[in-house]
Amino acid sequence: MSDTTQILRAFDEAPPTRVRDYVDLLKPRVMSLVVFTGLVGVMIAPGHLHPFTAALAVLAIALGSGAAGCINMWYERDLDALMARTANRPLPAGRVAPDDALGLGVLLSIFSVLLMAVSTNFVAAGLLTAAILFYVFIYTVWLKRRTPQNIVIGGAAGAFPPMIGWAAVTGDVSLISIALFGLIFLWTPPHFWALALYRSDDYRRAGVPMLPVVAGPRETKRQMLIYTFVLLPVALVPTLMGAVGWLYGAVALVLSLSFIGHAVTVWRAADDATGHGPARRMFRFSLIYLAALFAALPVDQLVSRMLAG
Ligand code: HEM
Ligand SMILES: CC(C)=CCC/C(C)=C/CC/C(C)=C/COP(=O)(O)OP(=O)(O)O
Repeated sequence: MSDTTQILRAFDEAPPTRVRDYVDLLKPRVMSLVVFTGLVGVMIAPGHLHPFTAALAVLAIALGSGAAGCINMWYERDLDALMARTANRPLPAGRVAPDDALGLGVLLSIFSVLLMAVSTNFVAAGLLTAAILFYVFIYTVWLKRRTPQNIVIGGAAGAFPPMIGWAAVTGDVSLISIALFGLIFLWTPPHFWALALYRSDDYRRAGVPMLPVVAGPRETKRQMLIYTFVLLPVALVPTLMGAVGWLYGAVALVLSLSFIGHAVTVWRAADDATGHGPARRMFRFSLIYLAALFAALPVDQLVSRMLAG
């Protein structure tokens, strides 16, 4: 048999490579909201980027986020195998080899940072590097398996994207971009603990010290309520600082009051499985909350500009 025939046969006999599995390693659904908040940072920052450069900056954030998610899945393949929600992921299910996932994550990390540096500036590239390192080392490797405050501190990783987008345009960090960071930072605990409340059996089985497992549902609900209350004034900061007007301010107020409403409903619900419904609804609402809040920022700016003639 010729070499060519052997190679072709090897190809035929190889298990089908599922592109979908490699895409899944990048956590595309989480990435969509991460990218959206980064894009809004680009859109509302003072200054102008050529649309092609802006697209490259947003692509760099997307790839950086995917890379960090990919390394996270590589590191957590043992935990993921133990949890119903994650057991069928490409690594625990054995459809992708661990070394391939790690290789993809590391390569994409390097590529995303280089892309950001070449297309925009070193401040944005530095912030992207910090976000990736934070998610991989501070959250995934260090805190997640050690303390129920894991997502409070580690959650900072997901708060970087608007700041990165802003820096891609201005080359700088500003009070507004810090406020947007603070907003996502405070949003993350109620976002995640809502899910952790109805997935606490998973986390208990895997031995991950999430707050509902360690401190119980009552204490978790109390802390969620506190975070949603603190979130309200922080969500209003862009308006109070004059970066956007009261259209955003009104949206932020209504959404933040609804988020508090969800937290109150969750707090009043029973601490057993019958309380899962309100927690699920609050988790879903957390995604709408962040998406709508960030959508309101550029819309407000656009409307203000149109009204100003
Ligand atoms: C450390 C901080 C965070 C933790 C621990 C966390 C945790 C989670 C978990 C476990 C899920 C999976 C839900 C499921 O599979 O049913 C999820 C879903 C999601 N998260 Fe977060 N999250 C964090 C931060 C963020 C940030 C910063 C964003 C975006 C700005 C985000 C956006 C999303 C989205 C869009 C989903 C829905 C994905 C889907 O529909 O499958 N998360 N989050
Ligand atoms: C630009 C950049 C690098 C951004 C990083 C954004 C990012 C990926 C933030 C964290 C969001 C997230 C999916 C947490 C999941 O936690 P988990 O890993 O505990 O969830 P899992 O149990 O579903 O794996």
